[in-house]
Parts: sequence; C-alpha cells; structure tokens
Amino acid sequence: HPPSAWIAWLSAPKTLPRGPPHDNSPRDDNPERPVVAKPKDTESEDQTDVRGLATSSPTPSPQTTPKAISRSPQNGIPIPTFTLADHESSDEEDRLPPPSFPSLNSAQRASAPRIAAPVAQKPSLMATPPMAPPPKPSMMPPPPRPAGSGLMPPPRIVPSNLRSLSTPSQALRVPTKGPVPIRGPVPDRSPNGGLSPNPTTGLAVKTPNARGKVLLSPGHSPLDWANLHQSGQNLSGVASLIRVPPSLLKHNNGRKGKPAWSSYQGKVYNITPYLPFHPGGEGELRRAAGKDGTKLFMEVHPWVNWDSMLSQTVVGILVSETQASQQAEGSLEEMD
Ligand code: HEM
Repeated sequence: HPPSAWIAWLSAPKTLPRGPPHDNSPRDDNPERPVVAKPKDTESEDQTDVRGLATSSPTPSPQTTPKAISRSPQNGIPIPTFTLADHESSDEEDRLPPPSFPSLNSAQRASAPRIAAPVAQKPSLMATPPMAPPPKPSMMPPPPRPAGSGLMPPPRIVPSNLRSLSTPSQALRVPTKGPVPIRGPVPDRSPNGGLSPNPTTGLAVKTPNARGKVLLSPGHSPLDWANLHQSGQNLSGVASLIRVPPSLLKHNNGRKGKPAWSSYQGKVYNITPYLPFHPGGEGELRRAAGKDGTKLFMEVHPWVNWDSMLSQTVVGILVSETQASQQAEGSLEEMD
C-alpha cells in the first residue's frame, strides 16, 4: 500500500468512519448479482423473500443502516426467475428419455466393446453428434458341448470303496502295542492318597488338578514362600545350628506335633514351614521327613536349588551318633 494513503487516512478528521482507506472485502465484479445486505435488526419490519432480496419497506425505518436493493432494474437486465409449479407442469421434460450414462459422446462409451446392438435412441434435445454404428464384435465360438448330458456320471458305489466308520469306543481305544503314553498326573505314592492333614489346620490341602499339578492353598505360592523366606524370621525352630544324629532326625518326622526335619547332602532342614508351600504337595515332601531325602529329591527335580530355598530353615549338620554324643554340650557355632 502506498504510505501516502495511510498518512491520509491517519490524518483524516475523526468524524470519518473508522477503517482502512480501502475495502478489503472480496470484490463483486458481477454487476448482475444483486447486492444484498443482511438486516442487522431482527425486529425490523423489513421483509426478505426466499432469494434474500429486500422486498419492501412500507414505513421508513429510523435506522441508518443502509438497505440493499436490487440493481437489476437500474441496469435494465431482468433477473431470471422460476417457480416450482412451472417446473412441475413442464410435460416436455417428462417425455424426454432418461439421461444416458456414460454420456453418448464420452470416451468411455467410445472405447467400450459393444456386444449387443445399440438401443435406438429417441431424438433428444441434447446436441449429440450421430455416432457410427459400432463394429460387430469378433467373438470366439462357444466350446462344443460334450456328448450326452454334459455331466460326469457319479462314481459307482462298491463295498470296497466304503470305509467302516469307527464307533466312539473304537476311536478312543488305547493302542495295545507299544508304550502306553503317560497323560495322567504324577502318581501319588503317599499312604493316604495324597490327602495329608495340614499340621496347623488339620485339614487336607493337597488336591491334584486336571493338569496333575497340586493346588496350593491361597497364600502359599512359590512367591509367597520367597517373601516369607526373606522376611528374616527364624524358620529353623532352633536357636543355633546343632549337630543332628540320625536318631534325632528320625525322631522329628513331623508326626504327633513334632517338627518335620529332613536332611539333604549332609545338612538338616526344618521343612515344617515349607510343607504347605511345596509345589509337589505336602504329602510328597513329607515322605522325606525324619530321614535323608536326597535320593527322592534327585529323582523328581534335580534342577531345584533346595539350599537357597531352605537356607533359613537349616537346623544343623548330620553327624554320627558318636560325634553327636561327644559334642553334646557344645554347638556348631562354638566349635567354629
Ligand atoms: C525340601 C526339599 C524340596 C524342595 C525345596 C522342593 C521344591 C520343589 C519345587 C520348587 C518344585 C516345583 C518344581 C518345578 O515346578 O519345576 C517341586 C515339585 C515337586 N516336588 Fe519337590 N521339593 C523338595 C522335596 C521333594 C521331595 C523329597 C519330593 C518327593 C518325595 C518332592 C516331590 C516333588 C514333586 C512330585 C513335584 C511336582 C513335580 C511336577 O509338578 O512336575 N519334592 N518341589
């Protein structure tokens, strides 16, 4: 913008309407289009027709807002109008055929192969140049029909073709030859069928589930044992490590209220607190109570690190009867 225009606008008297010196609104270069201003005051009596044109203003409004009027009468160019009634009464259009698609002179129609003869077009009002009739398509002749009905005869039903349907009992029969697959749970070799009473509650807790795994009572998962084991509690039941003779190990077999001790590779553990946490079941673990359980342990799960799992339950070391009597007064810690 030329700076002079801005200077002129800035130095203009205050009575001039505020605004830039030029019109930023989009220009309407079409002189035929009527200029319409939306009435600001909704309570105004001025009416607008469906085209948005101001129709009449019977009484002069005191408002100073300029009202839009059609410029067409001044220019002498009439605004074309139509009514719905006129359109409906036009029979001429109804008699016209529906518009063809694709368009009669379109490239799509020209390039499409014509199979059937074109339908005779009624003379329409569309200025369409007459098209040349499409060339006759050169189609392959249909394949010769096979002799007879054209269908293959159904296969003959011969008794040797029929497979005998196995009965449910046959389908589920275990093969008589070869090794029998082991699908069941771990066999329970405990004397009372795996249901051993809990030493604290007296209730049977071991119940193998469908997968053969022992259902541990709530709060007795391996993680729960890990938490209890790391809690710092003394789980051994003895004040200090002791020498355990075989007689003492045998005595503490977990029955009649006695603690369950078990030795593994020379160390004696108090397995009583671990019984309800044992994933293999309390009954299985009890089988090693009061004796050395190394052999049983290694038969089942040699990968299990029992020493780290039971380190807080260590009672002492397994010694001979004579060693134990010689050191009956002292403890292992005093000897060390
Ligand atoms: C005090 C020592 C023992 C500890 C720390 C211990 C620990 C474990 C652990 C952690 C498992 C789960 C193993 C796994 O899922 O891979 C387990 C399973 C088992 N344990 Fe022990 N166990 C001990 C002693 C025994 C003994 C002496 C027996 C047998 C007389 C036994 C029999 C079993 C059985 C049958 C299973 C189930 C195996 C399975 O589900 O496949 N456990 N034990």
